[in-house]
Amino acid sequence: MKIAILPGDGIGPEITAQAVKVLNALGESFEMESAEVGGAGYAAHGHPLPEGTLKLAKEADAVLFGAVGDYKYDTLERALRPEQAILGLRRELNLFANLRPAILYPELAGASTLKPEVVSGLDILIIRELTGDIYFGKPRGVRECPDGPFKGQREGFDTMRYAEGEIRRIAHVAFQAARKRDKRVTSVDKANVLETFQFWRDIVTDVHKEYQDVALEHMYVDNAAMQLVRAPKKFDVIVTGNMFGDILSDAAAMLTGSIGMLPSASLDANNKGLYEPSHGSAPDIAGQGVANPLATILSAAMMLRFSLGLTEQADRIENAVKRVLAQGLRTPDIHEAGSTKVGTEEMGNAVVAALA
Ligand SMILES: NC(=O)C1=CN([C@@H]2O[C@H](COP(=O)(O)OP(=O)(O)OC[C@H]3O[C@@H](n4cnc5c(N)ncnc54)[C@H](O)[C@@H]3O)[C@@H](O)[C@H]2O)C=CC1
Ligand SMILES: CC(C)CC(=O)C(=O)O
Ligand SMILES: [Mg+2]
Repeated sequence: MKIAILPGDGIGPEITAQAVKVLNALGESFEMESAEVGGAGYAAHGHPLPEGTLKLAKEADAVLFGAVGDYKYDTLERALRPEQAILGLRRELNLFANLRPAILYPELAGASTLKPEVVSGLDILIIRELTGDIYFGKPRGVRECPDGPFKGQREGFDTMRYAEGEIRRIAHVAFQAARKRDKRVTSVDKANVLETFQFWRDIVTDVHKEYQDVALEHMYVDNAAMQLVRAPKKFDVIVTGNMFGDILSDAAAMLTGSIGMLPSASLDANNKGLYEPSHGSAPDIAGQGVANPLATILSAAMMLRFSLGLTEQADRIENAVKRVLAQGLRTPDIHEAGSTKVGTEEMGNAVVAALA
């Protein structure tokens, strides 16, 4: 089984190294090959998604991705910015379904900024459509404003759009996932304002006819943001578009104690996938050896489960993470009084040691 390892920028290489260490400790014979991506790809090959990196990602059975982005590249023309690498991979590999499970490990109830009684027992699944919406819609750019009070001035514009088939396939993913859980789906939209999301609501409602054993509710995104911090445990599966899912999943991350705890799987129609933490490259802490590697390690576990069919090995990793948390080991982002503060590498080593 071949795994493409794309560490990227900022904390990407530090956290990916820990996940690779854990994978190597499982006793399987994975073939792993690394390549530059993001700012590292631009620095080495003049492009954030070099041809060789894309080829490797396409050939591999699964991709383990760190993170991309660095403020020093923010003034590059957009096509050359590091973030284009992850957007390009999602598009090129047709990774339309992004699964972000927000689970609160009981030991971290005190690490969340929310009261323990609000978050304890939290287990929700955010399903974010990943290859459509305003992140990919065209036309986009800066042009002369054609009308209105600012006519003649420059204006920035993007295009929000969803094709029926795009909505249908992500809705199927959500209903099928709900069937394996508590059988409840909340579809999050902005149907009261946006044509795109009234259409989204209509199509999700239509797909639901095939899943009458699953309860469906619709919720506007502003309310969903509020409910996520008011009563997050009321959710089971949340399905939403690319941009709303991006924003809501960062908010949900804090319910789990830290964004350093939130893994993700980005899947195509055949469960081939790219696995990455839900956070970015965290340039503010890069190189300090303090980043939490658990979201990346848990993403590697999702890779074993969803793309490589190694369910028992995935369980081993997830159980090892539970053990290190029970041992009281904490990176600074989840540290609280009474726990033992460790760095990125120590945390990775502890997970390896805890593999049963
Ligand atoms: N998939 C990707 O590669 C993503 C890339 N980005 C890029 O990352 C760069 C930084 O973006 P930000 O908005 O600052 O988001 P970010 O997620 O990188 O960081 C936000 C905050 O969370 C902290 N944080 C993130 N991951 C952490 C971890 N594992 N352990 C401890 N603390 C952690 C950071 O230190 C920072 O204070 C930008 O260039 C952005 O475009 C952002 C999100 C996703
Ligand atoms: C480049 C961004 C779209 C990445 C991001 O924020 C995410 O996938 O969560
Ligand atoms: Mg994001």
